[in-house]
Amino acid sequence: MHGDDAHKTAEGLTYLSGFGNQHSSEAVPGALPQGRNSPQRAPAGLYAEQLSGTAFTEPRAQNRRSWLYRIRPSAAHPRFTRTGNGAIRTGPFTESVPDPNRLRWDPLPEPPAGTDFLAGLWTLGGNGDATQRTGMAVHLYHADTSMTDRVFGDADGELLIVPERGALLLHTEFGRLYAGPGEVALIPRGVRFRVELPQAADGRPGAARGYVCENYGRPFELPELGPIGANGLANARDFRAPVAAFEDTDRPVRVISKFCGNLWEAVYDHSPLDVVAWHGNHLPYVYDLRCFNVIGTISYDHPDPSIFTVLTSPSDTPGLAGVDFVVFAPRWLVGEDTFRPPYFHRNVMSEYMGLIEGAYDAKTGGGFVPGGGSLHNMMSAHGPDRETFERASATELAPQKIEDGLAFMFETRWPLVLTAQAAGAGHLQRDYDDVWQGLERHFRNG
Ligand SMILES: O=C(O)Cc1cc(O)ccc1O
Ligand SMILES: [Fe+2]
Repeated sequence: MHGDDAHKTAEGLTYLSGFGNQHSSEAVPGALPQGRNSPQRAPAGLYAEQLSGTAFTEPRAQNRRSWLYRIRPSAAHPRFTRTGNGAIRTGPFTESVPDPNRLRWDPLPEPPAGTDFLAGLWTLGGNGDATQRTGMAVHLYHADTSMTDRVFGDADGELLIVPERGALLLHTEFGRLYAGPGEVALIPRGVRFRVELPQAADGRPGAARGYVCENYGRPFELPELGPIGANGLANARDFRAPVAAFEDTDRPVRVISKFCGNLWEAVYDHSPLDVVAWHGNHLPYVYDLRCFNVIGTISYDHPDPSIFTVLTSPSDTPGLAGVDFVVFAPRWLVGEDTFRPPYFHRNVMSEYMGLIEGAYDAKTGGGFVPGGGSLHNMMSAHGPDRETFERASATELAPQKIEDGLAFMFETRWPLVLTAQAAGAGHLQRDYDDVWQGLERHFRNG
């Protein structure tokens, strides 16, 4: 049972609509206690448990917590022991020196057969310190296998998952979410989940590839709208939370927890995805980037991309984000007497960019491809490549629709430091600087 705002999608999943809401859901009628969180005996013989995403005392506007009513309490587990970290790394990042160069990568190579989402997570770099709950990491993933009887939870931060190829069916403690390319999924800190790869049309398990922003800092929230008004950018109602769905399995399940940079594993005698009812606001979501309400100039000049912010993780300094998630979605360009693509710039923030589909309007010459990525660290000089500059400087300025691209940016206040595997990767493009070669001198002095 759930509220009137629940709706069903093409994948047959039911969702609750709205970001930051106090949602509630029960997979079995009557399983959710009414009027209190901790009745002496919870309904249906369930255990009551609180999961907090912020300190108890954080301001109401930021406070996140949920109450879970489950078959067994999370506490019923054996000892965790260290397991291999695979290609996952965590801040503080010390494997390389911060690099002021412009960097770009091709997509990850295909994964070895039998790679699931967790095994296929590969860290590119990051900043901050997970133990201090500051900073972020950029990961890529590639997978060809579902996680079965294997569940993951990240104590170090929330995970913003950006599929680029193939859909993910996320079985979370709160229920199921489906996220295909063009959609993003947000898994809050500590929430356990496993990733299934839905079958492709030919009946084979789909291959999946994409990006992950692991945010060690304050949970992502919607940006303020200021003079934009009460509506626009990512509208809260387009975020979808799951309805309760539980696994009632009494066979061994490997539960892997990322804690202060290391993976720890315990074999449970049941599935920890056994939550029958819940309520609260520390919740996973899925959001379709095609719902983004794009705002731009209707007069002149190229506005700063902060107007494309989907979600922001504020830091202690107002207006200075630990990390912003920014999307470059299809939109009209109409600026008069304007160089319309991204301008040349040096930014105090550091920018990791990825491409979900099509092309990006700052790069004409190939090289920035779906599944690949670029890093322009603090103050590195970048912007349109030579071909883009020449074309956009000469083109006739009729209204133009950018339709064939979906790019995004993780923009952070701290420089990103690469992992050794990213700094030495075979898929790192050694010739990226060349895209800015041949920009002619046009200066006329008088
Ligand atoms: O570098 C980039 O392509 C991202 C970006 C886009 C834009 O429109 C303005 C500034 C900026 O950093
Ligand atoms: Fe930039």
